[in-house]
Amino acid sequence: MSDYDLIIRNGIIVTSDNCFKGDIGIKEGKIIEITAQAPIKDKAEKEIDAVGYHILPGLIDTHVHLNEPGRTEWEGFSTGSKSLAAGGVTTFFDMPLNSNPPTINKVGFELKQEQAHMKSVTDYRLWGGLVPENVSNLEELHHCGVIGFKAFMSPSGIDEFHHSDDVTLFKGMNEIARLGSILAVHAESTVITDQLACQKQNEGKVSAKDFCESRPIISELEAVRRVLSYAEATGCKLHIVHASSSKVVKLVTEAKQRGIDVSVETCPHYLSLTVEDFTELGPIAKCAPPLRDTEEVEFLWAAFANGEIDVIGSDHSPAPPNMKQALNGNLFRAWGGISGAQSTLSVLLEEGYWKRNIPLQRIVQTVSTNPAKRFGLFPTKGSISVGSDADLAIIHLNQRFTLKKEDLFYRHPHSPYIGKVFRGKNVTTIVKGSIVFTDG
Ligand SMILES: NC(=O)NC(NC(N)=O)C(=O)[O-]
Ligand SMILES: [Zn+2]
Ligand SMILES: [Zn+2]
Repeated sequence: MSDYDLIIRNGIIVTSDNCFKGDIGIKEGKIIEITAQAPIKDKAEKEIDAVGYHILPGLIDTHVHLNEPGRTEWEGFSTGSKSLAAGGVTTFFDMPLNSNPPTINKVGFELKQEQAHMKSVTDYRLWGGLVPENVSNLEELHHCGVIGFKAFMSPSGIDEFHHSDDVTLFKGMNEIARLGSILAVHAESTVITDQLACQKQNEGKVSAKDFCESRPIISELEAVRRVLSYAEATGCKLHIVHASSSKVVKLVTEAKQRGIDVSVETCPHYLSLTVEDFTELGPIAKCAPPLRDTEEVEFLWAAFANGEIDVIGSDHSPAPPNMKQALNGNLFRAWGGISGAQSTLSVLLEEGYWKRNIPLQRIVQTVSTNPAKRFGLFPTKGSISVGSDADLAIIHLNQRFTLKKEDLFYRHPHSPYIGKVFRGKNVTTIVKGSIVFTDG
């Protein structure tokens, strides 16, 4: 009997602060040995020859909407998790909406947990929601084991998940601080976006550009400033999701310097697509906050390079194709949400590593180590070290490929990235020592 279930040999092991050639020995789902100088002497049942491949800690996608139960025709744990696995993700955090019921109390949590447990091919955690109706349910959700809470400051697009008015936000944050948990916030100002959207549509201005102009950066800045003040007043840990602009990131950096416990996420689409792409691609590239211009994309990369962006989440928010259409060319009336579950690493490698010289370690920090640290999973997750879960993504850094519709594992295989050429492909994904994806 071998001491190992699996040995991965001669790969280039990339962690948040290191890069070296070595072997990884795995037993019962855990990493039990890492050697850099000499090979592991023992043999295992199963061995992977990783010469020429890079081995990353599996990605932790902090932001996906898999919509089960209740909107399984949009997505589901089976298709969604397979697609994440194909992209090198080994753990995802599912948002409390657009499932129905949403995860806003114990009953909703348990219904979702049951489905996720049965169907997910990767590890996962569930977000709980904060809505005006459920401040008194936050404690039971916390005891269910939610990874944190999520609130919207502007309408979510889903009837059963109301956005939080300021009083709800403040009360909820007091409670979340008491529980020692964390609040993730979709921060756009309802006042600003509602007024501008009304104005635009009344004037018949309904193009992609008009939609983007109806949700300007200032509306994110206003909401972020407000919720930062509440974090300061309540002591609640805060996480700003899907910042579309480096100006939002700067606000967070300044708040950190003042001692506020806050982190910030952005998404691959804000680092790779622009208003012009949205105009060309149509509703497939519609999201909120919306895509920005080329200059903003570059500023966001500068913030990424600096280490000011804590976390990358895909914000995979899928919908059936008929909802990703603009009736009469009205872009205000298509579903807002980009399907990107499978493309996070591809975008970061192509646009970051290859085009902008971003070190692999920085990428590993934002997709794996920082999320694990921020949400209390480190070092079990987010690291390649003895004792940590054997959650790994084996990638072929030089492999060039064109993304095709047939490559996508999620339910409705549309994506703004179809037809794009990427360098760097995830070829094998391992979750707790089991291979859950191999290319081909
Ligand atoms: N209900 C949603 O899934 N909304 C999502 N939609 C986007 N981002 O366009 C989100 O994260 O806000
Ligand atoms: Zn959002
Ligand atoms: Zn989202």
